[in-house]
Amino acid sequence: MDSVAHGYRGQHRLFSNLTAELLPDHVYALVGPSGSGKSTLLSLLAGWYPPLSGTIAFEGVDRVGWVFQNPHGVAQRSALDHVSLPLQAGGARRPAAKLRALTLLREFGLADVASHRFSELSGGEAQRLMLARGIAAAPQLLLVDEPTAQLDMRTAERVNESLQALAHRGAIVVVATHDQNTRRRCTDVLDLADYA
Ligand SMILES: Nc1ncnc2c1ncn2[C@@H]1O[C@H](COP(=O)(O)OP(=O)(O)OP(=O)(O)O)[C@@H](O)[C@H]1O
Repeated sequence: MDSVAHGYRGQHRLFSNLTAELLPDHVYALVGPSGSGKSTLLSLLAGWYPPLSGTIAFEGVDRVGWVFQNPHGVAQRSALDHVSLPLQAGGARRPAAKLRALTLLREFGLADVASHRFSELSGGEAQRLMLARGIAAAPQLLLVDEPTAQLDMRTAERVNESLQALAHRGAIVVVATHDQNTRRRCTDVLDLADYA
């Protein structure tokens, strides 16, 4: 990111002069007060729209994944399918994909609801499922918005560990968060208050 600035039409700039290099094997905590533009910056990194000024360039990143606050799943499909399908899309055979998916679901405390339909999951379960799916897709860049907001401490800790594990496999992970524990678990902090 080089001299990136953004703001919405008719509003002041949310942030400007944002220059940073994001590296594989790192988990970045994207922090800043409510409304400072964390979700906006994630959208820019996802390539959904260009920044008002400055440039965002990627090297060696073909697969970008994102897990945003409102979980969108397929109502009739099982939790297990949501995680095993991206694994199969990545080349795994069905039985292997299911086994790996089950392991991921267990990591996220979702083993008991593996066969439940997406429409039957609670808000917190659906959010964790989207994270498990995001990780299963093995993106090189994963963008996550408030992953631990609705979770108890133990589950939040598991989520943080899974994000670290993905980074250790060579991914760049960016996590917008207000959670101090999550922030402490990240390798780096990007504070939008520094670019207001
Ligand atoms: N599509 C949009 N059009 C116009 N204004 C927007 C749009 N999206 C966000 N905003 C405004 O931009 C500001 C930053 O929003 P954003 O969601 O990026 O902040 P945030 O730091 O993620 O906030 P929070 O911590 O509360 O989730 C807010 O004032 C918001 O109302």
